Order: sequence, then C-alpha cells, then structure tokens
Amino acid sequence: MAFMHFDESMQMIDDLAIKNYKTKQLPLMESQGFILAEDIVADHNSPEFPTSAMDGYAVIHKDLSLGRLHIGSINPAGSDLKEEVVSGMCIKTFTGSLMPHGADTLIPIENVKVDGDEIIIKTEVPQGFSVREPGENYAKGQMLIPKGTKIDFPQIGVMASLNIPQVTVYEKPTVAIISTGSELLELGEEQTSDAQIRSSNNYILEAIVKKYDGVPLQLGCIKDDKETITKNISDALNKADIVVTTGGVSVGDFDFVKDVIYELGCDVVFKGVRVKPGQHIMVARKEDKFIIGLPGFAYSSTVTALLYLVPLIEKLQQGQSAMHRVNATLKEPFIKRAKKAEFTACNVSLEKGRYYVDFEGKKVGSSAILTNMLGNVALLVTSEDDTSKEIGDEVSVLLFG
Ligand SMILES: Nc1nc2c(c(=O)[nH]1)N[C@H]1C(S)=C(S)[C@@H](COP(=O)(O)OP(=O)(O)OC[C@H]3O[C@@H](n4cnc5c(N)ncnc54)[C@H](O)[C@@H]3O)O[C@H]1N2
Ligand code: MOO
Repeated sequence: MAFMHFDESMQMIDDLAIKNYKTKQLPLMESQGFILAEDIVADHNSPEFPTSAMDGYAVIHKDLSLGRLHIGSINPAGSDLKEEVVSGMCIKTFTGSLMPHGADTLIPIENVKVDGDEIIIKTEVPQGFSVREPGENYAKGQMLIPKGTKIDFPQIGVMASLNIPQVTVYEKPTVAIISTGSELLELGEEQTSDAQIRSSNNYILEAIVKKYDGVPLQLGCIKDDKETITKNISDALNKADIVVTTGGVSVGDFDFVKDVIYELGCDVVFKGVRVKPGQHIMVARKEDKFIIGLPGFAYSSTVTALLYLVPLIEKLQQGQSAMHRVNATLKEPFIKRAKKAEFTACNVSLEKGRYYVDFEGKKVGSSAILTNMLGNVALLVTSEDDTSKEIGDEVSVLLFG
C-alpha cells in the first residue's frame, strides 16, 4: 500500500466524526481541566441594579453646583435602603452598595469635606461617576463561555458568579497503553539477557496522555506473540476509548500489531504516512473507539503520539489543540534528509518577541534517540517538498503548549 501524504493523514483525523460524545456532570470545583460540554449563558445582569464603585456620597449630579448637601442617611453594602435621594441631599454610600433611588452619581469621600451633617463639594465629578450600570460585567442572555472551552480559573470564577453549582463536561477519554516487544523490560524489572532493553514508550505515552487531557490506563509491555497481542488489544478495546500500542507495525517477521488490528475487524483509517519519524503509523476505529499503532522506536512513538494521539484525545472532547505552530528564524542550517514531512527536534528560544531555532546538542541518527526530546525542545516542521534551509531562513515550529 502506498504511504499517504502527511497533510492528507491530518485531514483524515480532522474529518473523523464522533457519533456519541461522552459527557458527565461535575461539581463546579471538580471541573477544572475538563472541557465544557454546554454553552454558559448569563441568566441575569451583573450587576442587577446600579451599584456604587467607590466609598462616597450618592448625589443628583446637578446638585453638585449647590456646593453643600445635607447627609440624609447612610447606606452600607448589603442594605436594602428605601430612602430616596432628593434635591439638596445626599446619602453616604459605599463600594458595593446599591445606589439609592434618585441618585445618578457617586462623589468620592476624597472630593468632599464633611461639616456636621453636611458635605462641602471640593472637587466635582462628571455625571454617572463611579456608578456601575446594570449589565456592566455581563448582560442577561449574553453567551459567556462557549462549549469546547477548557475550564480553568477564569471560567470557574464566572460560573460561580452565575451560581452554577454543577457543570456538564466531556469525559476525558481513557487511553489504554500497550508496548509490544519481546526485548522489553519494564521499570525495575530485572535484566536476564543482553538482548533486553528498557522500555520507555509506555511510560512516555502515559505522561503524554496525562498532559493532554486523557486518562491513562497503563497495560505495560507484552511479548511479540500474536495471540498475546490479540488478547491484549481486544481486552483493552473493551476498557478504553483509545488503545495505543507501540512496536510491531513495520515489515519484520514479528511485527504482528498491524495484522491484529486488521483481524479484529476495525476500520483502518490509514496505515503508512510519508512522515519522518513514524512512517508506519496506523490509525483504526471501531465505532467511536480508536486504535493507534505507533512505531517502536522511542523518538518515533513520541512524535507520532503528539501528532496523532493527542488530536484524537482532543477530538473525543471537542477540545481545541493544545499544541501550536509558530514561525521561527534558523540560527543554524537545516539539512533536509527525507522526501517526507519531517519533525526534527530542535531548541527553541524567544528573544525580543521572535522565536529562534538551533540544534545544539541534538544528535543525528536513528529514531531511537529519545534524549533529543530533552531541553527547551520543539519540533521543526518541514513538508515533503521542502529543501534544506540556511541560517536566517524562516521555518515553522511546533510548540508543545
Ligand atoms: N526493512 C525495514 N525495516 C524497518 C523499516 C522498514 O520500512 N523496512 N522501518 C523502520 C522504521 S522507520 C521504524 S520506525 C521501525 C518501526 O518498527 P516497529 O514499529 O515494528 O517497531 P519494533 O521493530 O518493534 O521496534 C523498533 C525499535 O524500537 C525499540 N523499541 C520497541 N519498543 C520499545 C519501547 N517500548 N521502548 C523503547 N524502545 C522500544 C526496539 O527495540 C527496536 O529497536 O522499523 C524500522 N525497520
Ligand atoms: O517510522 Mo521510523 O520512525 O521513520 O524511524
């Protein structure tokens, strides 16, 4: 099967339609970090009534020219004052108090001198000064937070002010993680042969899932044995919304994962993309569940998880992309090595509002070099039609958010 263009594979992920989204209700204070599954619309004005924004005296503006006003009464915040301001008088009013009826302006304490039960106007203020009009913060019917927003402190605050104790959110998808490879040792497992290597893939994937709003279900490492792989993937598919595997997707005699995915009766969205690293990537679906077969190499599985797994986690929650592309200037030449879309680990720095890219400390070699992901890392993105680049050239860089 011919490998597809990287952009086409991205478009196919984008076009995947979800039939039934999973949502749930959460108490407001447990909803931080979830994605909102309902529009939040104001059901009242804030403030509901004209409210004082300073400590001072509520007056009728045209009375300021009288120079002196009688203090009729006192109106602390929280009191439901019935008395009205009439010409020639004022009511002492505080920050957060409702403006008394009749008054249109609040003259601050600093602008007057108190003389017995009267105030003397020292410095006038314009009409309406320090009066918060109804709807100043938000107006009844106003759409405040659209569905699809990730809930963080500003949303929590605004929803609290709207008296929303329960909120409908998308469930974070459960992502089952399986690494395949008979050579793999889990964390802490004793090494018994020189042919064994320590697995990093299933752990880095768990961390990626957590960072990008999924719930990881760590299933560890399994052997390159077709029966074991079949059983583990089909069990995982029952328990999770997304199953992600690493290894076993290329052309070796023991690369069973791709065959198992076909044999489980999944619809293969694509298999094989002109991308480096990760050309053997496989994405399949079974109704609203997904299986992603990532290549075994540590750098490949990490990059392809960011490119394909993260958007699927976001898609199941109607979320927005946490990663974004920016333009940057090359501080070193970049040698284009493959006629594929390439994602090359680079160092990114921000200087005077511009991003710069260099490759200091980054090794050129196989897709096993996971340490290239350390440091202030981002991915330099080039397309299959790009050629090598020079110092000073503008390039596109993917930041991890
Ligand atoms: N004849 C060909 N050989 C290979 C091709 C090809 O097209 N023709 N493609 C190469 C590319 S590109 C990649 S990427 C790998 C992908 O192979 P698999 O996905 O089948 O992965 P494995 O062979 O199982 O493993 C590859 C490599 O990664 C190590 N590995 C595996 N799992 C882990 C883990 N959990 N943690 C850390 N490292 C892991 C494994 O030991 C191998 O060294 O195929 C190329 N070959
Ligand atoms: O798929 Mo491989 O990741 O290009 O090394």
